[in-house]
Amino acid sequence: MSTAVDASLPVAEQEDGTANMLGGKKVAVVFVLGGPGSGKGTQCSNIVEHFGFTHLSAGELLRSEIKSGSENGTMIDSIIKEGKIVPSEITVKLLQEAMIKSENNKFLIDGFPRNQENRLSFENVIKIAPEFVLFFDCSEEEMVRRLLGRNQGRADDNIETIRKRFRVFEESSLPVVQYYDSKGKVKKINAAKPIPEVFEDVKTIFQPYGSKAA
Ligand SMILES: Nc1ncnc2c1ncn2[C@@H]1O[C@H](COP(=O)(O)OP(=O)(O)O)[C@@H](O)[C@H]1O
Ligand SMILES: Nc1ccn([C@@H]2O[C@H](COP(=O)(O)OP(=O)(O)O)[C@@H](O)[C@H]2O)c(=O)n1
Ligand SMILES: [Mg+2]
Repeated sequence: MSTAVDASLPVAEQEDGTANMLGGKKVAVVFVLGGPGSGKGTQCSNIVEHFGFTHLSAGELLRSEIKSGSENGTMIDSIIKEGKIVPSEITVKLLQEAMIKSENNKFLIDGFPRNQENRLSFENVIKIAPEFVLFFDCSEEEMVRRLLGRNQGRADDNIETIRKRFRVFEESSLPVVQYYDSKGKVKKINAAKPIPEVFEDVKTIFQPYGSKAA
């Protein structure tokens, strides 16, 4: 689906004041973070539909890499089954390729950065500062309920791996949210509400990005 590049896009600048450029185009990136089952993918689909962003789920890109039978696939598969985090150079390369290949310049990067290594790798390799970080806040018991009902046939949606993923989220991912919060970049959403109500709050945040290009 081609979306005209929105040249009037409000785009964050690097700490050194340089604009966010990638593959010769100005890009706007929003990181979408939250625990497993907090509703990141669900809300990203709504944002795509209403605001014309392209949704890049780091997890989906990794699962496609497994399916492709690439040499990294086996390693990625075992890491995902352990609920751990794949080496950043793999994930960042997949994200960079997807953004350059896309005709869009507004990206929702879902489930990334999941640890400090992810964040630093993105900053050093892709050199783009996020507009902001959308953080979906939800209790573990609610997230467990949702994951066990997700029925997407995912190898990591079983209670043992879910518990491991929550530990990784607490130990490695939440500190990334706290890092961005210390820079005033986090927009926190109560994700425990029903899907439409959560999206009402999300819409308010995305208004400045205009509705989907006609
Ligand atoms: N606000 C919500 N209330 C109830 N169920 C939800 C809500 N948001 C998402 N879900 C469901 O919970 C599961 C996990 O949602 P998903 O968007 O895949 O979360 P994440 O990408 O954060 O893991 C899916 O089955 C989805 O339909
Ligand atoms: N930045 C990322 C994102 C996901 N992943 C791996 O992919 C798995 C699934 O990520 P996901 O975002 O699809 O999971 P959900 O939060 O949607 O349940 C994670 O548990 C990690 O094992 C990763 O290693 N690094
Ligand atoms: Mg997801």
